[in-house]
Amino acid sequence: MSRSISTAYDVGSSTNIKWHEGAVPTETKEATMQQRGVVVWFTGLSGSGKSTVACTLEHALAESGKVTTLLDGDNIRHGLNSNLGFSATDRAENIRRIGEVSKLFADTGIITLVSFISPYRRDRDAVRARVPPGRFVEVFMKVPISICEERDPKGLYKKARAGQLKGFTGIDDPYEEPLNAEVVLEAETPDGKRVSPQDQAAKLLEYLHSKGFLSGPSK
Ligand SMILES: Nc1ncnc2c1ncn2[C@@H]1O[C@H](COP(=O)(O)OS(=O)(=O)O)[C@@H](OP(=O)(O)O)[C@H]1O
Ligand SMILES: Nc1ncnc2c1ncn2[C@@H]1O[C@H](COP(=O)(O)OP(=O)(O)O)[C@@H](O)[C@H]1O
Repeated sequence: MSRSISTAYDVGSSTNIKWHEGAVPTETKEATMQQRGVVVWFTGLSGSGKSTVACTLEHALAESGKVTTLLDGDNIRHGLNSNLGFSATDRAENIRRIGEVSKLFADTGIITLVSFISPYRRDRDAVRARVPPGRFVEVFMKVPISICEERDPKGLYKKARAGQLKGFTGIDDPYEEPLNAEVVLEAETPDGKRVSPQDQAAKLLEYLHSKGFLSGPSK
């Protein structure tokens, strides 16, 4: 029986340390919760709907008795990552740390929803590589910047356009679209109808169901 869904590890600059296997295997926890640990990674521009859809999905999962957690960029930057800014180096460290945290949650069998702009492909792919195969679900919020800017709930695009906020993603800082996201959520249908956050969350719920994350491990 597998002891843990995590096998790869990196000791970085630490020395004289040893990995201890958890006493209770991931599968036991998953059987108790009747679900499977997964990292559902939302990426997209500010205003693309990451937090809204992640939150809607989390409520839907809770209603069906699933154990979840939601890690959101704005919130995490108030605490764990409050020492990081928005340079490429700081964004990479932001994503690396939160990737590690999300891996720990998924390793406990928890459905882990992660909502960060995560603009660099390399940083997202590095998290994917740390999570066991099939347990990383990249969700690309494929929303044109024109719609994000029209929404602008925090007024940040306005500030960035006015030159009061430098290095804003999509304006004067890069966003690298995923090439092979497991799920792509668009704001409009091909015939121009707006898609609600509820519909977007429902699509994701269906995906998680189809991949077996909403039932316990097979015996
Ligand atoms: N320069 C710049 N660029 C992009 N975003 C900025 C910036 N400064 C502040 N903000 C606010 O920070 C939120 C994004 O934080 P993240 O941790 O998700 O960013 S990243 O993944 O490290 O790129 C983002 O929140 P969301 O709108 O929820 O995406 C913004 O509110
Ligand atoms: N599918 C949608 N249709 C219409 N408006 C949406 C949709 N998803 C999110 N929004 C709205 O867009 C704004 C930005 O959403 P938010 O979830 O904060 O984006 P992000 O976390 O990517 O910055 C919010 O005002 C939210 O209500």
